[in-house]
Amino acid sequence: MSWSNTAWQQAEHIYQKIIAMPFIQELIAGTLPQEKFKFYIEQDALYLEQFGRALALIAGRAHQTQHVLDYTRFAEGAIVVESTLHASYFNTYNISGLAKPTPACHYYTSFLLSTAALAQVEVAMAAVLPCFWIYQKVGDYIYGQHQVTNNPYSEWIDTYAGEEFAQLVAKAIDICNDAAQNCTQQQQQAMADAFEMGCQLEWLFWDSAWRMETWAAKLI
Ligand SMILES: Cc1ncc(CO)c(N)n1
Ligand SMILES: Cc1ncsc1CCO
Repeated sequence: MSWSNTAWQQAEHIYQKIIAMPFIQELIAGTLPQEKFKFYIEQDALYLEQFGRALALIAGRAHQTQHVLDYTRFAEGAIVVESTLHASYFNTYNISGLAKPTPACHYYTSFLLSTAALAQVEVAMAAVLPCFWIYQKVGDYIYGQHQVTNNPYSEWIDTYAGEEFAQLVAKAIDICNDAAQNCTQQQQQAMADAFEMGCQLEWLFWDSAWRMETWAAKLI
């Protein structure tokens, strides 16, 4: 069985929990309170910038020149999506863009950046894979279920459900499978564990948006 099949099996229970979350179910129904969606978009812009940096770090550390190119393009894509959020949703929803990262956003991006910088590069590739794969799965699930008429979130829902995004995801999965072939069993397990951690942090990110998470102690 391929590395990606094994890794998905290990993390599948987290995907199942994500699609049952109230944030996802209310996006589908179109009943998600606007303030929660705004909160999510503002945090996602902060997330995407750091995700782009993590991808650029992996590009710089990749062994094959083709992978340098692939992760450079992924990094560019993440930054382009980030600026698109500013150009569209920030205007539509009057988002200030002054928010600081929540604990969950900080935790997730710190995990991505430190893994991209310090872990074996194959493990770093596995750590960023949930950002692709979970979003595609969740995007397809939402797209398949959603209330099309009068859903205020249909434009967002279309973003991750298309063929274009699916091709990027397939490429990121293939690269991880190629990379895993040069790894020992133990290293492949470290890749799967990094993948599972990324999936858990995807769960935490949705949960934090639903709760409109703040820092427990305001020090000033
Ligand atoms: C939190 C999060 N994970 C993944 C994606 C897709 O890259 C995103 N936009 N936001
Ligand atoms: C996974 C992902 N999500 C938004 S952009 C991106 C990388 C593709 O450029």
